[in-house]
Amino acid sequence: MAATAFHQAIGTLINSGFQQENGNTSLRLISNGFRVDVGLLKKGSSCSRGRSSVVAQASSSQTSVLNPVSSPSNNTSTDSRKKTNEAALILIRHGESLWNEKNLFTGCVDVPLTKKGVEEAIEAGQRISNIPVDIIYTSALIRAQMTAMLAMAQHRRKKVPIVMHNESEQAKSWSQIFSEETKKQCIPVITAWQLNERMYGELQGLNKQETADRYGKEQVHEWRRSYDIPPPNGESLEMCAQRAVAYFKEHIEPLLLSGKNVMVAAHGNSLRSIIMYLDQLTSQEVISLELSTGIPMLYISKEGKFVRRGSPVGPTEAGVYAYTKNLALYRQKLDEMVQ
Ligand SMILES: O=C(O)[C@@H](CO)OP(=O)(O)O
Repeated sequence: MAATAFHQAIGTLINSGFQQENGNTSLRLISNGFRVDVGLLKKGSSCSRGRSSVVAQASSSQTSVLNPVSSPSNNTSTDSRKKTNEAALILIRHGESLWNEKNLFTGCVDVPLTKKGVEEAIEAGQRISNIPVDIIYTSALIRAQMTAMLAMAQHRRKKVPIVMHNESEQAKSWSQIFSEETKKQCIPVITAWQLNERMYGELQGLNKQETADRYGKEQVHEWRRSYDIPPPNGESLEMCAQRAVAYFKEHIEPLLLSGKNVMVAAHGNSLRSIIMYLDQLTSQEVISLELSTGIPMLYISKEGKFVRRGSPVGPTEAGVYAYTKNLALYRQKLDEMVQ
C-alpha cells in the first residue's frame, strides 16, 4: 500500500507546522563529532530545485490538520484546526552497529546495534523528544529499525510506533487495529529497502583497515567516498542515490509538503544521498559529507523548500534547535499535558 494511502488508513495523526526563523542555515558537515561550517546555504536561503511536480501532487491531497498536540482527551475544537504545509523532517543515521565497532564493511548485511549504538539511539531520541513525528520511515535493516524504535521510546508524546506489514494481504489483515482511539495513539513505521545502506559488493564483511593495507589507502578511499565509482560488484553513491532519492521524492516528500512531520532512520550513504538532494550538494561536495552515528538532523520543509535547522550535537536541545514559534508552542503543550 502506498505510504499516503496507508496514512489515511491509520487514522488522524497529529500534525504541526513550523515557522522559519532567521537562523543560520549554513550547511554543517558532521565528521566524527566535528562540525565543519561550509556555508553552502546563506542565511535565509533554502533549496527548491526541481520540486514543482511534487508540490502540485501534494497540494491536491492537502487536508485540514489538527493542532500539534491534540489528542482524544484534548477535545479538539474548530479553532485549533489549521492548515499548514510546513513540516519537520528528522534524519537520523543508525547508532553504532557491531560491524561499525569491528571496522568491517557492512553495506546491506543486516547487523544489529552495539550497546553503545543502543545508547546513541536513546540519546538521539531524547534530543528530538519535543519534535512532533507523524510517520517514520526506516530502511529494511535492523540497525535502522532499532534506532528508530529506541529513539521514539524517548518521545514525550508517548505515541506508539507500529511497524506496518504490507508484504502480503494476510500480513496486512493480521496486523489490523480495531480501535480508532488506539490508532490515534500510533505512529506508522514504514520500512523500505530503498533506504538501505549502499550495497558494498565484495567488500562486505572485510576489515576496512586490512582492505586499505591490501589495495592501498587511495583505492579504498575511492571505493568509499567517490561519487560514481562502485566498489567491486557493489553500488556507487550515485547508484545508491538513484533508489534512495527516488523513494524520498515519491513517498516522503509529498507527505512533508502536505504538512506531515517525518522521521527517517537510515544509513551513512543512503542519508548522504538524500542530504545531497535536500542541500543541493554537487558530486564534489558530497564527497566530504560524513555523518556520525546516532545524530539526528532537523530540516523544515516549507512550500517545496528545505531549510536545514541543524543537528543537536550540543548539550542542550533548545540551544541547537533554536525553537521556532510553532515548535515552542508544541513543546509548551507537551509540558501542559504532563502536568
Ligand atoms: O560499512 C558500511 O556499510 C559503511 C557505513 O558504515 O561504511 P563507509 O563509512 O565506508 O561508508
